[in-house]
Amino acid sequence: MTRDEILSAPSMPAFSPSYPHGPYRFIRREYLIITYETDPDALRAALPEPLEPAPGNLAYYEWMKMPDSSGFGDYEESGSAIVATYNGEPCNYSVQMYLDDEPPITAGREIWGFPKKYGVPRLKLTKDTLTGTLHYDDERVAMGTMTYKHRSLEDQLDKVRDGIGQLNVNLKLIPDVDGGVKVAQLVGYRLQDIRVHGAWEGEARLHLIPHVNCRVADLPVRRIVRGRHQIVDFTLPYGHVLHDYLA
Ligand SMILES: CC(=O)CC(=O)O
Repeated sequence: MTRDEILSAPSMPAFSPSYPHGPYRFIRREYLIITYETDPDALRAALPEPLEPAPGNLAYYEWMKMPDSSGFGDYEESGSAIVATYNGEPCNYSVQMYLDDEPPITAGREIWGFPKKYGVPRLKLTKDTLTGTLHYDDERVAMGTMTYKHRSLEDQLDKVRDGIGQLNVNLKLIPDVDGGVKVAQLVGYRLQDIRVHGAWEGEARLHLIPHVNCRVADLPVRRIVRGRHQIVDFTLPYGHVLHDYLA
């Protein structure tokens, strides 16, 4: 393998890359998002400086089903995020994500610093209930339920699209070969070329079970604010560094 071949490999193993170069297009990505009020101390403990909590101590727990994702295939994902601000700008900070497909776990961690671990999420419609579950090491640690298509947001799709396009932030941590810290950054990205196929709101419930290696319940549910179901296409572009902890 030549130097040029090595430097143009999209990912490891260079001989059989895990994921291709981007950009990455997602078609008909389906979400169940349950926004809730959580404990202010727990929220502060999960949120890295210089991000600040947005008013209301809001977090959300989400399930995502991705049937057609360029480079990554067909997979599902689940995890929690905090509604925050960066220098006064509203953003979503991703706390933890669980999925069962190796390329998006690896690419997500290596490129954007998504906080991804292996877990088994499922999002499905069971009779009249949109139902999300997450299993970690064979134990069910999360269940979310939402009424199905009770309130359409058909007349607000522009607002839904603008919300999806806002700033998202991850904490990227990569160790050096000597075990020290090589990369410690807040990484920002904004989804592009967003098309909303449909969006609905409705009643929702969320049950999170404490587990030491899958800490979804460490942002406890105090009050459910809303359930949102949406189906969208978008492109996930590369990110940019918002804050470098080593600078
Ligand atoms: C590849 C990614 O990190 C995107 C996702 O799985 O949401």
